[in-house]
Amino acid sequence: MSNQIQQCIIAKFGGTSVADYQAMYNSAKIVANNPNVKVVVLSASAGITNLLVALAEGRDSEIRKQHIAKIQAIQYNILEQLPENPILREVIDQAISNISSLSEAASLATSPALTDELVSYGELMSSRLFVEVLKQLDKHAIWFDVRKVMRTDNKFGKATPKIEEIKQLCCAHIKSLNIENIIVTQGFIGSESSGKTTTLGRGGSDYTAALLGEALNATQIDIWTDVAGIYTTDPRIVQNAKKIDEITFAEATEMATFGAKVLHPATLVPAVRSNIPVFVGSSKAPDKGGTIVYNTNSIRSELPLFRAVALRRRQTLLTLNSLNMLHAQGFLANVFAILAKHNISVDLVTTSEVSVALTIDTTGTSTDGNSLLTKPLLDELSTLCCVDIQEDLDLVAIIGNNLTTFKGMAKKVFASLEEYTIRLSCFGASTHNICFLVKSSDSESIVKVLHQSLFE
Ligand SMILES: Nc1ncnc2c1ncn2[C@@H]1O[C@H](COP(=O)(O)OP(=O)(O)O)[C@@H](O)[C@H]1O
Ligand SMILES: N[C@@H](CC(=O)OP(=O)(O)O)C(=O)O
Repeated sequence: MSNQIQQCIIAKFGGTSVADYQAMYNSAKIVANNPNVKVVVLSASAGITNLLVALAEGRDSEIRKQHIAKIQAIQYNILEQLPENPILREVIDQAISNISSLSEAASLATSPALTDELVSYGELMSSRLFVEVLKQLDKHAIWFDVRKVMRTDNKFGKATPKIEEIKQLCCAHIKSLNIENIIVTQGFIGSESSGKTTTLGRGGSDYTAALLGEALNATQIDIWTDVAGIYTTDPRIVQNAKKIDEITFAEATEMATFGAKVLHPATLVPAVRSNIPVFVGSSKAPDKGGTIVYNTNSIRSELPLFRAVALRRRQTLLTLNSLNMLHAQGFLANVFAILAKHNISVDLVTTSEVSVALTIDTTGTSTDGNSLLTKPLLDELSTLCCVDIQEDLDLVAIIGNNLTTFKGMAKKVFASLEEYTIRLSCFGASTHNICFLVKSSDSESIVKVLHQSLFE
């Protein structure tokens, strides 16, 4: 790829867009119809990562057999609708055989590195199959192992990309490739300096697309999924949710951070840094249009006060209580140092005289989603204070613009929530959001009530 290219689009297709042959075919048609798409980033076929994560947690031989049979069936269904290709069949069979050996190893002893190695096969297989679907459409496509360029640290399960190294490696390995070929590669996976496979955390393929977009000076990053853009709330929860045609980076970042799964929270970081517009659309219905995310200056319409309602499930609330906090200095610094040491990022914080409550992000590549809240972390915190953990909570966030300058906020928002218990609320740190921590059993109805009051 040379620097003379005027248009370079990175197109990412999520799990549902490569779930089966028809979904892959729809996605491949989008690529084939747009000569500006130079790099395709793929997730694993829907359902496969969950099966692989379960295998990585160590399962007995009967369950392993069942899971592997399911994985094989999903991939064979696609393979068998392609023209007979013994080499591709061998590649898939080899991947299944590796999954089987790694799962057996995981049943003896699990490890984060082994988990990442195992789950990487989802993306490795879907990308192999997709190359052949593109070839069926007479497109020249080459398979590229993203681990050659997606350099990360060694925090297996949620590795941090090394931006400068990725740029250099992309220059060396991708920019030199023949631009006539569409490069098909994997989202979500990377490698640390000694070559071991890492992952960027669940849903991380969007992030891969943005990182490659930044490294390759892309003109746009297209995220193709199962909804026709970003909506005023999750359309699976509120059927009346409205599509947003254009949205600023700041608003979309808030939405992603507070749970709008349509974008991985880190996706917009490279896009903002390098000012690359991000498009979100449906691979099943590309003619329905989508949402374009870009900087505030590009937005044609006026920014609304209320933009969206987001829901982030399975939150953990830590309440730390200690008389040592009273008129003392450094207590919070110590707490945050311990959390940082254990790779925990803190989302919301409220404090009182002797206690601090915080919600923490514990997601990594695991099925329970709480793998980062470990005993060593809790033991260390307990040396400073009493630790109370509360689960079964969700975070509901109202996203908007200049919210802190709006006079009637309390009445407008709290009046519609009078039926519900609110465990914690946060407002004021950002002009873009107001957040509530609520019981998981109430969260969907709270989203519905808020959406109705603010958008319907
Ligand atoms: N505000 C929102 N707008 C659109 N979709 C949303 C929103 N909030 C949550 N979602 C959910 O995000 C899903 C798409 O994300 P995801 O399942 O990760 O897709 P993919 O597998 O394509 O990456 C949608 O099906 C939808 O339920
Ligand atoms: N396959 C990975 C990465 C990913 O981004 O998937 P999706 O695009 O389907 O959310 C996961 O399930 O986490």
